[in-house]
Amino acid sequence: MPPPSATPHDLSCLHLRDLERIAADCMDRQTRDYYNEGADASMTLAENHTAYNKYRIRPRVLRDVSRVNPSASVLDFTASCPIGVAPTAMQCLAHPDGEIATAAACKEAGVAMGLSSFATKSLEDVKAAGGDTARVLQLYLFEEREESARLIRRARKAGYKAVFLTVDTPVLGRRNLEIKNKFKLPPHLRIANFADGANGEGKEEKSGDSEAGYTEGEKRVMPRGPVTFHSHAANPTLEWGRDITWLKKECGEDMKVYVKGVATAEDALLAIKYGVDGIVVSNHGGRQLDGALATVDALPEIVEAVQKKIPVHVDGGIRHGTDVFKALALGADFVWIGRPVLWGLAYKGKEGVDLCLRLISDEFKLCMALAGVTSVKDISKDYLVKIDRSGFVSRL
Ligand SMILES: Cc1cc2nc3c(=O)[nH]c(=O)nc-3n(C[C@H](O)[C@H](O)[C@H](O)COP(=O)(O)O)c2cc1C
Ligand SMILES: CCCCC(=O)C(=O)O
Repeated sequence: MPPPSATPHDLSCLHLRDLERIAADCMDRQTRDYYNEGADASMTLAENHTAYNKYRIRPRVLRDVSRVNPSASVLDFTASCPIGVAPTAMQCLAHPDGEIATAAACKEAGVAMGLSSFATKSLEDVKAAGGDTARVLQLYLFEEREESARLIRRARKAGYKAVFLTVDTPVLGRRNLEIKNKFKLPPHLRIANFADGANGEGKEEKSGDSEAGYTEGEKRVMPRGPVTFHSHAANPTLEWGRDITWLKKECGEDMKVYVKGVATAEDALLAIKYGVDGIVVSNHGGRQLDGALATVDALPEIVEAVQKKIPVHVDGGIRHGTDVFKALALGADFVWIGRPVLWGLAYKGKEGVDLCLRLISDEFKLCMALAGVTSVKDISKDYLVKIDRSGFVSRL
C-alpha cells in the first residue's frame, strides 16, 4: 500500500460536502428530497453529523507511517477499508445504472456493499456486478412471510453472505417532503426484486390492495407502480424471539444474520441472547424516529454491553475520514455510508461512486497516518478525547 496521498483527483469535488452540493443540481426535486431528508424536524439527521464534533483525535508522532494498511475484515471478506456502502432504496432514481453502478464501483474499490430490499436492480445482477464485495442483502421482514423467504432463498443462491434485518422500521417515519412532493416511483422504474415475477415466483398486486390496514402516514411513501411492496417494509408485528428464530433458520449456515437499527445496550444484549451474528448501530440516517440519539452517541453503551462477543457496526452521518477513525476508536468494527453514494451516483453514475469511495477512503488513510496508526486494529480509544460544551477535554 503506497503512502496516503493528500491530493484528491477531481478538483471540483474535494470532499463529500462538495459532492453533496454538486449532486443536488443533478437530481430532480422529488429524488433529492427523498434521498436527503430526515424524519419530522430532521433533528437526528443533523445530530448524526454534529455529534462527531465532540470528539477530537490525539495523534501520536514519530511512528514510521510510510506504510499504512487501511484494510479491514467484514463478513469473512478483506475489504480495502472499514467503510461499506449502506443499503439504500431505489438507486435508479439517481442514475439509470442504479445499484449496478454502485456494485461495479464497490468491486473496483474492494468495498463491501449492502443491497436494499427495495433495490431497482435485481439482486442477481447486482451480485454479478459486485462479485465478492456484494455481500449483504438488507431485509424487511414482511408480514407475508413467504415473500421474505423467497428473497432469502434467492440471496443464498446468488451468494450473498449476510442479511441485515432492518429493525428500526416497525412503522414508517414521517418524512414531510415526501408527503409534500407526493413521492412515487416513476413508472419506468420497478422495485426489481418483486416486480413482474423477477424471481420467477413474484406475484402481481393491484395498486391499493397492498395498502389495506395502513394509516395515511404509512401509505404515503408507497410508490404507486403497478407492483410494489414498499408499504410492507413497515411491519409492526416483529419481535425478537419468534422472528429472529425464523430468520436464522431461513438463512441457515450460508448467511449470517445482523440486526440493523439497534440503538441501546438493552437491545444489543437481546441480539446476543437470540443468537444474532452482528449489530448495526443505526437510526436509518435520521429517517425514522426523530429525536433519537445520534448513532455515535449510542455506540459507546452498545460496545460496552457487547464486550466483543459479536461485531458492532455503525452508520449515520459519516462524511469524513476522521469520522470513520472516531467511530472505530469508539469501538465500532466497521462503518457504512448511505447518502454520499447516492450523491456520487447522481453526479456521474459509477464514476461518481468511484469518486465518493476514493474521497472518504483516502481521507481515512490520511487520518491514520497523521494520527500515527498503521493498522486498523490498532485504532482505539487512546486516540480520542471528548470535548464538552464548555471546552473541557476528557480522556475516554
Ligand atoms: C434514500 C435512502 C434510502 C434508504 N433505504 C434503506 C433501505 O431500503 N433499507 C434500510 O435498511 N435502510 C435504508 N436506508 C438507511 C441506510 O441504510 C443507512 O442507515 C443511512 O443512510 C446511513 O446514514 P447516512 O445516509 O447519513 O450515511 C436508506 C437511507 C436513505 C438516505
Ligand atoms: C420503508 C422505506 C424503504 C426505503 C427506506 O428504507 C427509506 O426510504 O429509508
